[in-house]
Amino acid sequence: MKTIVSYFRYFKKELVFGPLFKLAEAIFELLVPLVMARIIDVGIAQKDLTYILRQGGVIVGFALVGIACSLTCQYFAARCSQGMGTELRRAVYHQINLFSAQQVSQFSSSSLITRLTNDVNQVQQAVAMLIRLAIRAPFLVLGSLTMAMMIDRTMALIFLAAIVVIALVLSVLMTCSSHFFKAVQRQLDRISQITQENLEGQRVIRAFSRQRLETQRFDEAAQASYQASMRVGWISGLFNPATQIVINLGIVALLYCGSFQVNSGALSQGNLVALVNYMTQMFLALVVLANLFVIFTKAAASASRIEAILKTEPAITGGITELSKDKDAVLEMDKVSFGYSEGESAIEQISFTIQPHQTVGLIGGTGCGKSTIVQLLPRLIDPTAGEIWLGGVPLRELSLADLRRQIRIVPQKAVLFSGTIRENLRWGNQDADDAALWQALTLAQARDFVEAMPQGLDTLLVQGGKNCSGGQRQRLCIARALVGRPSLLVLDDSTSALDYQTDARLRQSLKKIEGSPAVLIVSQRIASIRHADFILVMDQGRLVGKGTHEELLDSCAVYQEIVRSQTREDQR
Ligand SMILES: Nc1ncnc2c1ncn2[C@@H]1O[C@H](COP(=O)(O)OP(=O)(O)OP(=O)(O)O)[C@@H](O)[C@H]1O
Repeated sequence: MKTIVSYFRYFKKELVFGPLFKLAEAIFELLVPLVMARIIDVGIAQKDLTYILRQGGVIVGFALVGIACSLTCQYFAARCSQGMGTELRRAVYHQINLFSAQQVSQFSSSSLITRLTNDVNQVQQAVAMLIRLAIRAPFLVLGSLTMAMMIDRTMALIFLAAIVVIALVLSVLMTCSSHFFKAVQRQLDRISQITQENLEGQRVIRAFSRQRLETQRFDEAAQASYQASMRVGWISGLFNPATQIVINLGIVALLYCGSFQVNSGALSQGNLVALVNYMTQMFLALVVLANLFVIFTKAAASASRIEAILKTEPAITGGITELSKDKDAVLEMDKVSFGYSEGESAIEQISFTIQPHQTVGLIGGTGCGKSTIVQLLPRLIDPTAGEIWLGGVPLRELSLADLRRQIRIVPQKAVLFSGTIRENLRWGNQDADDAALWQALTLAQARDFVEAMPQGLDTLLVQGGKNCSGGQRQRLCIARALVGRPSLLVLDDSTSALDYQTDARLRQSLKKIEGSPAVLIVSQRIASIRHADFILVMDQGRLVGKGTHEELLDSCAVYQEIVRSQTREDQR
């Protein structure tokens, strides 16, 4: 909670003035029963209409000032809660962006979304309530008690007894409910995970006629969420009736004992009415307090989930070194190993060097560790052993921005964002002009189809670039990477949707770029890598071959097998 509480420092003014205005409103509210008592004991008893009207005017005056105070408090509460919500959302989003790929999957992306939306909303609501009611409600309870003591100490004992009983009831209910709130949040995570998977995989779901089964999976999650919420609802629902019973019993006791006091002349009728009013005020304040407990318990569960994000140190932080822009950088991997979980390794002892302008192929069966190597290069993950160097500097010492400008990866799955083609391409370099964008499109074999679009670079891409074909998306992603003029371009199986001719033209054009980048082509297709300066062959996380196509045909059994299997495929 410490981290979240520290955000209050931005809203000191609101936190002081908001509750102060609410307190002023509560004071005026507490004075009303006293005026009422005088109306009864003086105005009505002496049949003095002028007195009654004058005191009535005082009550109206109190009410108007109370409304003004309440509105001012609302203003401060809204400023503080909305402001806190915005600051928290910004901080959580910023922190998520610093997480490594592994940290994102540890939290799960759906849980991160729920924390960023629902959990922040819960905390935001609790902050508003804190300013509006957290001081007012206990003040009204204590104020009613004090006023009751001022009127009649014996009768005030009934107030005390009611407070003690209600506090006991509340603490029992709170203890029971707190762990159910956490269950509700977990169920929400599950629902958003299923929703996210379904929205992303819509086409596959339809292609496999899984709609009914997926709807069933969603229904089950929704049902579990319903049951968890019902359990919480059950307990929350008991709060109000439980307090109501105690207070009503208190009023009965007050009227019963009060009637004897009035008869004996120890208590005036007006004061008895004032006591009943104070008891009702205390009742309303206690109901508010009970609801506040529910809101704060929910918010505490949400706050701990947000805090978990804010407190997680990003696994990958950059250094400060920047490489000279006009120097060609050599990439060197030295005995690098990596495991996604402890004790297991996805790749082991990988060593190779890529010289400037070289084209290198990386091939191997599925799951042999190719994408793992790719992710290590721009430091989406860090090696568990060994070191990677760029331009003679260990990657950990390079600034992340510089490293990721030098090494551009085009991932297996072509990811584009909603916006124009120009906006997407400028991810590679914010300052690139249209000529640079068209040059990158030409090299990526994407010029023709972008030119054919009526709005060219201004063509709007929908979410994920779904209004382009798979091959078009891949080429736009390659163009985006080229716009930044990287030292090393990594194509992670990112030409799989291209036909052989386009793929070949792309490789040739990459060679022709002035000061061409080194290119690492990761592919399952021999045709895509056979002309590389050298080829790395992976098998079960190990590097089992390194050489040109011809050298590997002579010396590497795994490579020979890959070539044989693809030749057989082609002949079929
Ligand atoms: N996020 C992850 N969490 C846990 N294990 C993973 C993760 N990503 C990959 N692995 C495992 O690491 C190993 C190497 O995976 P990697 O994706 O690097 O292989 P690949 O050669 O790129 O496969 P493909 O050609 O099928 O894409 C595999 O055994 C895989 O199951």
